[in-house]
Amino acid sequence: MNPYALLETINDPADLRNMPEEQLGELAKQLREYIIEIVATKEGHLGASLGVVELTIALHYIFNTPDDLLVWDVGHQAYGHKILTGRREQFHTNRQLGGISGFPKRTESVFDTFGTGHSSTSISAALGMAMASNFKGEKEKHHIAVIGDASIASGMAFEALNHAGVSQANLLIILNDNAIGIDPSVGALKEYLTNIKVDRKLAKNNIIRALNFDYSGPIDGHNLPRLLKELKRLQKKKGPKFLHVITTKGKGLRQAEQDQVRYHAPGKFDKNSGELLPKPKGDLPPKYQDVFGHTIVELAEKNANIVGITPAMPTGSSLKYMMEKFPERAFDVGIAEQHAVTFAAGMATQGLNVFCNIYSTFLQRAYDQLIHDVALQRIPVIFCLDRAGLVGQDGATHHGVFDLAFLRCIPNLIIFAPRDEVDLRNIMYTAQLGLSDPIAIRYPRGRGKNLDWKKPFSQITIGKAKQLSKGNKIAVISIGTIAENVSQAISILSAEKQIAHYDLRFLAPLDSELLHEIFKQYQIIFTVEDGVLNGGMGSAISEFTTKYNYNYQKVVSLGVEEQFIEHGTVEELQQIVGIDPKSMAKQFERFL
Ligand SMILES: Cc1ncc(C[n+]2csc(CCOP(=O)(O)OP(=O)(O)O)c2C)c(N)n1
Ligand SMILES: CC(=O)[C@@H](O)[C@H](O)COP(=O)(O)O
Ligand SMILES: [Mg+2]
Repeated sequence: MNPYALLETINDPADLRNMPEEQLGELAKQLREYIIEIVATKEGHLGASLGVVELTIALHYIFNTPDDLLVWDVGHQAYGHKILTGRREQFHTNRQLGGISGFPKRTESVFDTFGTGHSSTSISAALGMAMASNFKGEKEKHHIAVIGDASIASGMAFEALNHAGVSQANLLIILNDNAIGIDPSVGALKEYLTNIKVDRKLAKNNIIRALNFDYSGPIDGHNLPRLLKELKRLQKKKGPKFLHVITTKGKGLRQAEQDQVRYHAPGKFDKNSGELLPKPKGDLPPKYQDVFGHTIVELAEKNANIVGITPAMPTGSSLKYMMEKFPERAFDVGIAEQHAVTFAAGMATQGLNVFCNIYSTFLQRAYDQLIHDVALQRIPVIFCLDRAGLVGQDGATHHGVFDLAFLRCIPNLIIFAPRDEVDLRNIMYTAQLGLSDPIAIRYPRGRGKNLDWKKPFSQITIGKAKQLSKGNKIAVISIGTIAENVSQAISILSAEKQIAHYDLRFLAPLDSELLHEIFKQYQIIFTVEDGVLNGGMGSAISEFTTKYNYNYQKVVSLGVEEQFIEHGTVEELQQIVGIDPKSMAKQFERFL
């Protein structure tokens, strides 16, 4: 028997709306199983989508999507939405090269009204749409933002609530409260939401009502009849409305419900048993995040001034190790990158050695704080920027490819990219000894290459580059872990004697002395980075040539040209960008 017989009758939410209410329970079951079956082998975000299966069906059933506009915050929970809105057959390509995106994407479907990936944007976007509808006289249109309990605690969401509460916008905010983000939710708002659930009388006079919203809930988000009834009621109401829905992350898969952190994005698992597939046997080099996580603990054991900060990514950044060992010295501040940076600055003014760990892509949120609150005042915060460079399947919203470019123009900021695990350890060691300026240390997602990485610490000289190998024809300058691809390219060509390889290490301050040596010795200079070329390391070297009149040298820069890179494996994306070993070898060969 076809387990997806009912699901397969739906190619558009219009089909769904023709279905009798009694069949929706069976549809929810099939949709859940379909998500589990595909994610088990293709990987991706699991728990969040499983938790909103009933909500997704109810929303498309009651509202007239895509005319009514539905915005999913973060968008990692939108798999059910994708499947019900014409992408069931493509869903097996989710997050694969050339396949559909793991997040809502406007170019992919009219049902994806707003592209997401970074959190806490949905209320602003839906409010903008609602105000636009008012301008256009489209009074009947509904605008719905679905936002999680961790995402609503972010500053941007608060700003939007504050604005929406005094608007005439026909806006429905649905708080999908499962009491967890990737890691357990934190903060006073989270405590308040928990209290509301325990003592429903508190819901009567609550913070959301105080902001002028028509508040209802909390209601059980897995109870379809209850959801449908409430959405029908809200459909008739005008103005800003707020529905508080309680759900279970991972609903329907025992392991995903029990270990919600692991099953947020579990990797491959057995679709029948739910068990994670065994890891490959044998020792593997460490993940960079774990080099950070274990090293900060090691340093903190000796230096009582060290504190650590993460905005909502204790597991992803591995700051969780410090949170376990020194709970009073490690802070998860929630999805609050702006606050994290200024909070770090405040602590550092008081003489603490503050490690502020933020994914490169999420630091984009805190650019002004970095400039105004940190660099301008020369406050020596130690930023550890994880997931720098191409991150793979999360795609365009998450690649950390802009950091070198957006950091380089900030005065007083030291910028370092470790070439390997040992470099990362040593720069962390160096930074906590005390610097007079802030430092940004950027390193990639995934594993390094050394099993033997826990070497004794040694101090790194700020602003000094390193020659990795000698050669007589061309020079290649790389920064960060992409050096490994350069080394492989040189071996592919057996050009060890012809290609000199330098690791720039510091994008700021630049090692001008070594650069002068390079420019005096070579006419062809390649630069290689896993970031955007506009403004990045290649730009820095080109500016150097102009500044010092190196007119006879040719600089060829490899990196991300002017485009957003989509999703795929890191290796596939490196090939597209031309920074994989083979593509680089071809480029170098032209000049040998
Ligand atoms: C600006 C930003 N910071 C951090 C993240 C990483 N992140 C993705 S999902 C998530 C947790 C979201 O939790 P919640 O809003 O409660 O949704 P749930 O996963 O529970 O459905 C976090 C921290 C992000 N996507 N965007
Ligand atoms: C949706 C989101 O932003 C996170 O779940 C992100 O996908 C985590 O990325 P890592 O898997 O690199 O930790
Ligand atoms: Mg949540």
